[in-house]
Amino acid sequence: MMECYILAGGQSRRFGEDKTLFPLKGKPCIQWVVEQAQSVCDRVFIVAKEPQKYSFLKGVELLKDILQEQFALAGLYTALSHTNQDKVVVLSADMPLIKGELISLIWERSKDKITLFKVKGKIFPLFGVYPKGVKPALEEYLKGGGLRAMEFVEKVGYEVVEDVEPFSYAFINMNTKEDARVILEIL
Ligand SMILES: Nc1nc2c(ncn2[C@@H]2O[C@H](COP(=O)(O)OP(=O)(O)OP(=O)(O)O)[C@@H](O)[C@H]2O)c(=O)[nH]1
Repeated sequence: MMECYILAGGQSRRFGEDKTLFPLKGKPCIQWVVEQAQSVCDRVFIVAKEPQKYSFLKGVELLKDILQEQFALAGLYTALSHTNQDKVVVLSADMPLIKGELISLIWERSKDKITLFKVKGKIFPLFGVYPKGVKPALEEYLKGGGLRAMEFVEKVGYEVVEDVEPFSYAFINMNTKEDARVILEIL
């Protein structure tokens, strides 16, 4: 069973308004991500602080974050607490160019470690496969005051998938309005 958890509980401070709902060619950003996830995953969950905001999305299951604090690892914590599977796909809601083929690729390549994409030297900690077994390490990291996804995966260890052609364009996080402009040129 391939479960995908889409993280959508952030503050969009750099974007200035809720980026997950920002319309791109007539569709909210998160819907682009959901449709790609649905093309290859058995179950798709939206993990958010206010899940009811996403009730317009069809065929997804809405989950409320367990933790109050707002940072992406809080979403990962909800995902790993919810699942009964050995591993899950985790996806950021702000990557509207993502492709189902990439989700399938990283799923097939993943074994028992965190598996992430490395594109042009950069690791993407919020698009990957996370084993349920890393939950205790995540709890310990959060208890110690840790907040950063990249720092967490560095601590625990991860495998990388690097052969992303022809989809290297798909790895843009929409953090700013300028990112949205670039994304709109590609979509
Ligand atoms: N479920 C969940 N997702 C989160 C949380 N914080 C961030 N995310 C999501 O994680 C992804 C990457 O986070 P950021 O780029 O930091 O997003 P953000 O916090 O909305 O944006 P900034 O305020 O500009 O940093 C986005 O899809 C966010 O919606 C959280 O507390 N819970």
